[in-house]
Amino acid sequence: MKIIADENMPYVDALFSGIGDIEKVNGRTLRADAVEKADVLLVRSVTKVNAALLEKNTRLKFVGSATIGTDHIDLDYLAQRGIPFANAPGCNATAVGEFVFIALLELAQRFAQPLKNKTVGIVGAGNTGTAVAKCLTAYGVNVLLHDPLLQKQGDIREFVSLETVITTCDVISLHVPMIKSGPYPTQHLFDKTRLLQLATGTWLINCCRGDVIDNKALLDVKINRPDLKLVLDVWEGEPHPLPELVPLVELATPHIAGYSLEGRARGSLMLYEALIKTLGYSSDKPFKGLLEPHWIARMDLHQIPNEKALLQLVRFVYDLRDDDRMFRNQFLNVNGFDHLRKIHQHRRELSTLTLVNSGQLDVNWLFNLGFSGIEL
Ligand SMILES: NC(=O)c1ccc[n+]([C@@H]2O[C@H](COP(=O)([O-])OP(=O)(O)OC[C@H]3O[C@@H](n4cnc5c(N)ncnc54)[C@H](O)[C@@H]3O)[C@@H](O)[C@H]2O)c1
Ligand SMILES: O=C(O)[C@H](O)[C@H](O)COP(=O)(O)O
Repeated sequence: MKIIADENMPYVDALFSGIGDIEKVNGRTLRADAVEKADVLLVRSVTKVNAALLEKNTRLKFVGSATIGTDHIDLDYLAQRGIPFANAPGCNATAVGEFVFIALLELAQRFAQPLKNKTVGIVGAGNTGTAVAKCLTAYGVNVLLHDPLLQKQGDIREFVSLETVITTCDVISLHVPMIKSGPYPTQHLFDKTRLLQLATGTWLINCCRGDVIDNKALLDVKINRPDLKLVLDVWEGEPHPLPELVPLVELATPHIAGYSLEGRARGSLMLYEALIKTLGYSSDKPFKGLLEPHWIARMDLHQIPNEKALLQLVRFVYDLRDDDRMFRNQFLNVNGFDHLRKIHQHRRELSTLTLVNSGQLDVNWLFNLGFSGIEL
């Protein structure tokens, strides 16, 4: 069996070598000739899987995408050809949740505006939006959710309108899929009109898909609104973001909000499990065996951390400023964006740091936030 896999998918050898011969490819430049002989195709968000890519292949038994987003996959075409498909919903939710929380702690310190006093509006309350809400709620931040689809489906959480989010929230974090049509499209959900409605001093975060914000309009608005603070992990026109926009963004990263080692390992493992189910085999790969132990083992807590100390604590695990710095140095290089994504190996999740509570401190909130904990 021939397995063609994106070279940026970790643990492919550990997981799939017993199933077939693996060929690793650049997913961004993959074309029909290269997948002609594939039995299994494993992609990431940069590969458009459609009739043009698969026209020469008559033997494909499975397509997997190690992502939650499926806007790069022609699902109707795969269904028409009877090719089983799986994605990896939730694999990177914790990573995105922690990324947004850490970004907000960074902005809070930078502008001397405590995060605790802010109201955060989350647009899209699925896997990643919920993970952001979990971190914020653990820390005691007020959160408002907007998700008309979940609301209609009877989700018991409380929801507000998009207008309420835009006009009343100090922070807005976007977590919707890329949808071009239908009753709730998200392409340019934040167009010029909505961007102009943002309240003074709003912090706007986009970790879902670049096209959810009209980037040209954002540039026009931001030039005249220094009060707006932006965190962008995703960009229109990836891998070539609008060059004038990047310097105006507080924290700028190359679509890596979900790139914890754990998140990427979960993505590969979920595809492995879906493939062996499709093939009728049984699973024998434990998640824990995939990951290297982390260099930080444990840390004693002697007092309850304030917001500044909390930021120092999370920076021990993941310093988001490193990714921001590398991005600013590289984004103008032709392959800079993709290069940074390819070499991204340095991020772990908060759970890799065990906090030892030897002083009977009231720190359950830290464990709810994501750190591992031991009570002595
Ligand atoms: N930057 C990254 O590394 C990264 C990582 C993971 C996911 N993503 C992107 O983020 C998106 C969300 O991820 P997820 O795991 O939370 O997906 P999800 O499917 O679990 O949740 C998306 C939510 O958005 C809601 N929604 C859809 N249209 C909406 C609209 N018009 N207004 C408000 N809500 C709407 C849906 O009802 C759903 O609950 C993905 O589709 C993907 O494109 C990016
Ligand atoms: O949709 C997702 O899950 C993420 O956007 C995705 O995992 C990150 O992009 P990728 O590495 O797949 O290109």
